[in-house]
Amino acid sequence: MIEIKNCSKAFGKIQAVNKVTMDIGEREVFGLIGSNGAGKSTLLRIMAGIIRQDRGEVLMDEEPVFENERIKEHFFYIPDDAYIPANCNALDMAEFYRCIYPGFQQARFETMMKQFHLDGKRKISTFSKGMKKQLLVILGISTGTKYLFCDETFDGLDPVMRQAVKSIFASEIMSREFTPVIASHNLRELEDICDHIGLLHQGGILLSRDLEDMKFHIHKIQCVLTDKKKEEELKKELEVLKTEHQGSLLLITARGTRREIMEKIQAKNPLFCEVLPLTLEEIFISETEVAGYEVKNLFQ
Ligand SMILES: Nc1ncnc2c1ncn2[C@@H]1O[C@H](COP(=O)(O)OP(=O)(O)OP(=O)(O)O)[C@@H](O)[C@H]1O
Repeated sequence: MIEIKNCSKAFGKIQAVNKVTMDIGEREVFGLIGSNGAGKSTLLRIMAGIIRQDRGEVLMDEEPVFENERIKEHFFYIPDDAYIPANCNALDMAEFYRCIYPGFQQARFETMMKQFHLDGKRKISTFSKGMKKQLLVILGISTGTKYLFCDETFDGLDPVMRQAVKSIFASEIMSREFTPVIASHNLRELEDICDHIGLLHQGGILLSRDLEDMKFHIHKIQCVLTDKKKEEELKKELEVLKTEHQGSLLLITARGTRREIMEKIQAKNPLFCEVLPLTLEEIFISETEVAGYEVKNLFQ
């Protein structure tokens, strides 16, 4: 488990990370989301022990990360601008990481290279951006580390590749202790991969929630009520986030489980009532509106 406790980091006058407290659980795909400059890369670099926080603590399996050689064997970090030496091919890279990570799985590496149709002998400098990202993920998984930190690694990967990475993550999580942490400025890139989302805004954490849990606790219902008084009663009885009218249809977005909400609406004897699917964008808008945070840019 990774515990981030009241962690802050400033660069001169810029407060890149501001009192972040957040836990990253075991065996879940954790998405770190935030708009440009929100502090994602800085937080990942602190978690990878590349820079030290000014205040607070970052513990990986109860040990501090910075200048802790032993703990470095437990994670693999893929920076946004990963350096790959010129003339190097994928097999050279695998050999390099084999020396650093004692648990490097060569057979797994070769299988994934085939699965992704990547040529191990070809110079990496001739790879496309997406191919380089795939290779870095393959190398990261092959190291067999418990944690994998990916900075913008999935942005721009095509859907087929994303699906392939997603299923590799799922099988790793099933078969061993494995927790990928993925930073992105685009929630759409993460929504089908992540189990948990931490939303960073201006260096601070706005929310950290399980995606399934979020979907379970917000619902949108459309119904037709027989009179306006019942609508007013419902607004008091439910934790309503939003109401809209479309002719005689009333659309209610409310916090609560489907059952809790439906029971209260059914008690008003509606002429018609059904639950509508909520998009992740609608859920995030509802969850973050209190903080006045504009989530639309995370969905572009
Ligand atoms: N080495 C540095 N020196 C000065 N300022 C920095 C440095 N690194 C980051 N910052 C600043 O800290 C803030 C957070 O940057 P960071 O790279 O962590 O954001 P980010 O969420 O990863 O953004 P992006 O999505 O654009 O990559 C920004 O205002 C950035 O300009």
